[in-house]
Amino acid sequence: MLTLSNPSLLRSQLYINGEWVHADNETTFSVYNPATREKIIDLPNAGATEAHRAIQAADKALASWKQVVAKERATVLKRWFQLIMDNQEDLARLMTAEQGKPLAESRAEVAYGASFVEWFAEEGRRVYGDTIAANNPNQRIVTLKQPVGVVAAITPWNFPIAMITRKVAPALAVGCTIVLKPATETPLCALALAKLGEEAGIPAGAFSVVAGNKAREIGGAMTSSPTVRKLTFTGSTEIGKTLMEQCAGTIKKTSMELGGNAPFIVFDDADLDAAVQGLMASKFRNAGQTCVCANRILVQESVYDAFVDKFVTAVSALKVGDGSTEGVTIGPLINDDAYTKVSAIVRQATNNGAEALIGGSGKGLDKNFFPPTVLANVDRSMDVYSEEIFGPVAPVFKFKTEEEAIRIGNDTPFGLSAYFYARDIGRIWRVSEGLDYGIVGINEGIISTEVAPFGGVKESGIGREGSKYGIDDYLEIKYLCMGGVSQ
Ligand SMILES: NC(=O)C1=CN([C@@H]2O[C@H](COP(=O)(O)OP(=O)(O)OC[C@H]3O[C@@H](n4cnc5c(N)ncnc54)[C@H](OP(=O)(O)O)[C@@H]3O)[C@@H](O)[C@H]2O)C=CC1
Ligand SMILES: O=C(O)CCCC(=O)O
Repeated sequence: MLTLSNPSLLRSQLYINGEWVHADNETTFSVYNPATREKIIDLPNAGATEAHRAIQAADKALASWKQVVAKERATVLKRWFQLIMDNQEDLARLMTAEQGKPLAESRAEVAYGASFVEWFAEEGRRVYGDTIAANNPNQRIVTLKQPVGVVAAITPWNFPIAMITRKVAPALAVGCTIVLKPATETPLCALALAKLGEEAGIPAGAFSVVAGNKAREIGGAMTSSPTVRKLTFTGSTEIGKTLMEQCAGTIKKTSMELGGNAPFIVFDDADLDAAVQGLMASKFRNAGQTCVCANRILVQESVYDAFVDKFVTAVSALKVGDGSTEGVTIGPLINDDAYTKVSAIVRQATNNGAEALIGGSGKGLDKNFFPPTVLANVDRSMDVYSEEIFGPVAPVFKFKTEEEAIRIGNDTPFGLSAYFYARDIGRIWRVSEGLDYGIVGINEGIISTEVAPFGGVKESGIGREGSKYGIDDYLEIKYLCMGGVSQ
């Protein structure tokens, strides 16, 4: 039973144009707790009609919101930040109920999510243009940065707050308006954020939430609309590619934060205890369901046995269970499909000679729970090598040389995050420069922070979120050429 000290955060309607509304056709969809499989609530099931209405409202709100001075927009965002933090515990409970992650992780995500709101409230006041020396003495050249306009956002279930705030906050900070489609599995955090945004003073239409299980229909309305000037998406590479194709019709700006296949490399000069600690954090956060999770663990052969021993010991201390139970460190996978996918990846490896040093199958566990698993004797022909696992499964590969580690690390179409542990300073530079990734963690397993640019290369995406760079994705540069200056 989900009880909140602020019950108004459990919404039962969509939020469009500053109003709490039902779907036009009165249909609903259900939100479930992945740990218990119990229904939490039924919500109105939005489709293209509601999405179009939200886009129209965003367009109307844009005219006035972009004229509000940056300082005033920042004040609204700071109020929103404070309200999110004031309601941290309730939001964390809501998140664990619909997403499954342990409460401690949910509390951390609420703070992480709020940090983007605070950060972009500050950054929104620091949007600068340039004065450029013209070739012609009769001219002066300056640039302005202006909001791109109406933005559409589509977000995944694995970070039900942070993936939203790091899109909505920069958009609002610079004067854009935004329509959000949250994941079907986790609409409740999105609606709670909208409720707090309403209290903070975000004007009607500037931020709408169109929740529903008709992703293709809502996405189609967003991508086909000429009013929407930008699409920002976090999710699978497959859907990201589809959305980019759909956006081509109206040449929208896009930001794509897509899948990963992160190598986690342990060199022979690494501090092995620190490497185990970093790997535990990177691999098992959110039961392995993050796009920056270590996916392939590469260990230099001279330290392989020692490292694997320490790693398996650490994994054996993890506790699987309902995330709302104190002490649980691994919650359920998000749904049956996720469970089926992770089980199949592990089965394909073990059927072909991989050895589960711990874990290996969900047999004996309830519902969607998958045990933390370490696989040895793995090779590059297996799906654990090439697929984004998105589960608590760690395949450990052996390598001989630094060159080989870099080559294997880069042997994937993805390029989001990579990690390595080493102490030799020359090696640290060589490997950092050699890895084809947007993010590299060096002697560090957790790289996420609002102050740094988050994003990938290759098929992991386009654009950066967070940091001073994240705001540029919501701005257009306009160049003003002024003639007639000379007398
Ligand atoms: N980069 C990342 O952070 C993430 C990566 N993934 C990867 O993707 C795999 C599958 O996860 P999944 O949840 O299916 O990821 P998806 O990419 O399918 O879902 C992400 C978001 O896109 C929406 N969506 C799905 N199809 C469409 C469409 N045709 N048009 C518009 N929007 C759409 C989803 O809506 P709805 O929820 O209604 O389906 C959700 O809001 C995972 O196993 C993992 O490997 C998944 C999530 C996050
Ligand atoms: O999995 C993702 O999509 C993003 C990872 C969350 C983060 O660390 O910012």
